[in-house]
Amino acid sequence: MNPPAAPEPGPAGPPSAAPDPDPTAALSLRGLWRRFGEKIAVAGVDLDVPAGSFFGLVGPNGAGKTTTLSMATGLLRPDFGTVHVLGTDLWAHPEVAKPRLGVLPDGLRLFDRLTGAQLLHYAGLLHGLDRPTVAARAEDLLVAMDLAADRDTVVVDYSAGMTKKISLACAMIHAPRVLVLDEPFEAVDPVSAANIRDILGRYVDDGGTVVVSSHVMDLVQRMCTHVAVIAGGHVLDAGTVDDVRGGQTLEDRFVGLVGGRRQAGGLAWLRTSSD
Ligand SMILES: Nc1ncnc2c1ncn2[C@@H]1O[C@H](COP(=O)(O)OP(=O)(O)OP(=O)(O)O)[C@@H](O)[C@H]1O
Repeated sequence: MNPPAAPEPGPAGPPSAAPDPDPTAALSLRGLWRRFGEKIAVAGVDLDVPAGSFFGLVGPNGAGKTTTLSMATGLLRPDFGTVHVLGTDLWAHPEVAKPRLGVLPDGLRLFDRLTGAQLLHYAGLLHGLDRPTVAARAEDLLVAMDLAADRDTVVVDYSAGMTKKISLACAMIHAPRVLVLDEPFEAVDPVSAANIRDILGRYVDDGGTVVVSSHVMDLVQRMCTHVAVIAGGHVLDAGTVDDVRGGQTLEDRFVGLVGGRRQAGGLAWLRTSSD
């Protein structure tokens, strides 16, 4: 028997029970929906990211985090739903909304035959900055990311962590008001990660908004003011970190919400020596 067909959204899109978009929010997502063939990756996400918050997006593998962030930043067109960036409809007015965003996408190809310094200059010029401003900011960012010694190395020869750091620098060079970072600490060494956390913390203290997706609950609990737990394309809970974890660790709350822990009884063959 064939599996049941995935529900078809109506012509106006799936209904969203949430109120109108919040014009004060850094990001206000309403009824976001995206399917790939039969797979519904994001099934009606309503989410407000308060301006000035350090917002964590957590969820198991395949939950829909990257798809949600791609739609929220103008990289992937939603099937249904809206995205407002500080009150502006991103998909209706990208020329207003996009310059407010700095984006670290997951897995997007870079112009990796450029050196780190060239890539950063290129990103700054593409954002319309003048050359002296680009030069000064690029220098600051290379130092902040511990990449000054590797500025003239082509990015294709960077390690995974170095590539992550130069991509993060590219996301920041135009001093956006909202930073949306997909897995910013993945593959980054502990010292660089601490430096990046400091930079992001200061950015939020100065009024910026940061959204990060992460699988590291402890990091999100320590670093973020707000969190959303997403699974199966739905938001299961969202709010301040303290409200969401409700006296437990964020990790315990996450496992309680998402489930999926298995007893260690399986894979018996793995414990059997073959010699
Ligand atoms: N381009 C695509 N084509 C087909 N299916 C896709 C595509 N992009 C995502 N998906 C599917 O959509 C679902 C959500 O994927 P997504 O990458 O958004 O999850 P995620 O929460 O970011 O996962 P992870 O934590 O593993 O990075 C998954 O089932 C994935 O296989």
